[in-house]
Amino acid sequence: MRRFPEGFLWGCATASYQIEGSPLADGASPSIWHRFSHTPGNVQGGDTGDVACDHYRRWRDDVALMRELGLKAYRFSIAWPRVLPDGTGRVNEAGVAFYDRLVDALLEAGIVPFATLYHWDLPGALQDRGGWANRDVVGWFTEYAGLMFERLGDRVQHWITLNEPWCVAHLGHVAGVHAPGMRDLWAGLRVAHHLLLAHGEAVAAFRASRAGRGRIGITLNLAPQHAATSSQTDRAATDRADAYHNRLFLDPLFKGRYPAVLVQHFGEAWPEVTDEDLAIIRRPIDFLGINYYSRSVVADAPGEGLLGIRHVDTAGARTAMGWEIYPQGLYELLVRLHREYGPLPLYITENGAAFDDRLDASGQVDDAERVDYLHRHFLAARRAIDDGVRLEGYFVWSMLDNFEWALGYSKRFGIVYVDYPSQRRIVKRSGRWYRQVIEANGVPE
Ligand SMILES: CO[C@H](O)c1c[n+]2c([nH]1)[C@H](O)[C@@H](O)[C@H](O)[C@H]2CO
Repeated sequence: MRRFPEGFLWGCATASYQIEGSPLADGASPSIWHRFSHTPGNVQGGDTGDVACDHYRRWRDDVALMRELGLKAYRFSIAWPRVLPDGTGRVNEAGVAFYDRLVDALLEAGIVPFATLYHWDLPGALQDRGGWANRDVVGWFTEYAGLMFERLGDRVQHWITLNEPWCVAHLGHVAGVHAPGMRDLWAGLRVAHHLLLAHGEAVAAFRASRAGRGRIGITLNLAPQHAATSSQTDRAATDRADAYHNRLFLDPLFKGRYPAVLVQHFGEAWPEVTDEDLAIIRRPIDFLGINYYSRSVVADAPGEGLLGIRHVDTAGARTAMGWEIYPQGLYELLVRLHREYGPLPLYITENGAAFDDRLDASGQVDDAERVDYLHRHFLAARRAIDDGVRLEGYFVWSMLDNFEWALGYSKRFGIVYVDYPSQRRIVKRSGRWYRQVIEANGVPE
């Protein structure tokens, strides 16, 4: 049995737009994902978050389920449009009350709440004013963050400013496959910078707030980039990929500068960055959240795409998302972060897998593949701890099957199956297995 440190926080993660449903209930306003999913052609099957897992109404039963699973912690996100329908100014008390009740129920169940301020559901009213591409968003986000610190900071001790700024900037503003569906490199690079500025100002607001006794961090999606061959051109291509996918956020946050290779590569598209901006961005944080799913293998491809690279297929087994199952990449990433950007406390704020889960004749889900996936990744994390990494918690993505963005409900990541027509929750084999891991605080070798 490989035991984890005493007090290791085993949890699950979700996000507001992916599980709550009721997007316009009790005074909430439309988010950019409400608009995006209701725009035909954007989401597979025309799916939307209108119902999702109906968590906005079933939250009490879902917290009871978390307790049954033995979770030590639960990472959720707050829907900005519920609490500030116009994005700024007028507070919607009914929206705040939902998160008040949720936090109280979690504490009552002995579950540590981790609150993510932004998991992609920007108020549509702010998109109408330019959204993340408008530098004014820094003040809007700081106002929103300050309100949540004020209202929940007496009970929530762990705060994540942003979930995956890379996805917000690239998928939402360069590739256009996520809300708000823009395809504009100039905008995307400014969005990345404004996200980091907003993060930095929220950190200052946190330190000054009643929540300040707690911990604040940010969650980044990070993936090791491996060169397809040892050729100089493939190594240079891999450096560009690593800079864009990983260092674009890591370097300003922890080293106070953007990767020179990107500034050079993007040339005139690169935004104006001042020393004052960099000082705001690199304000010290208390932990780094890491969302890990797989690695990339990179080859030079002159003139192809944004970076002149292409991703090379590998022989390894894959999940239903087509992502290579590569647990050693988690070990490699954790050790790199510790050595190059640390040493600071780390949490795996997302790791998990989609597989083609089906109910069997007895109405159960025997997701042995997910058990194996998690087992191998837990062991990789444990190896990193052996090497000195200050890993303090692990949040499996996800507790429930849920709305998988542009793929709608076609992908199931949960350790609990959601039968959407009936909204029944059915704990999968992986959920029962995870409960044993948490109880033992460890996994078999
Ligand atoms: C390469 O995967 C990304 O890091 C990533 C994967 N995921 C995410 N980011 C998001 O944070 C979640 O909302 C997704 O539901 C989840 C599963 O797709």
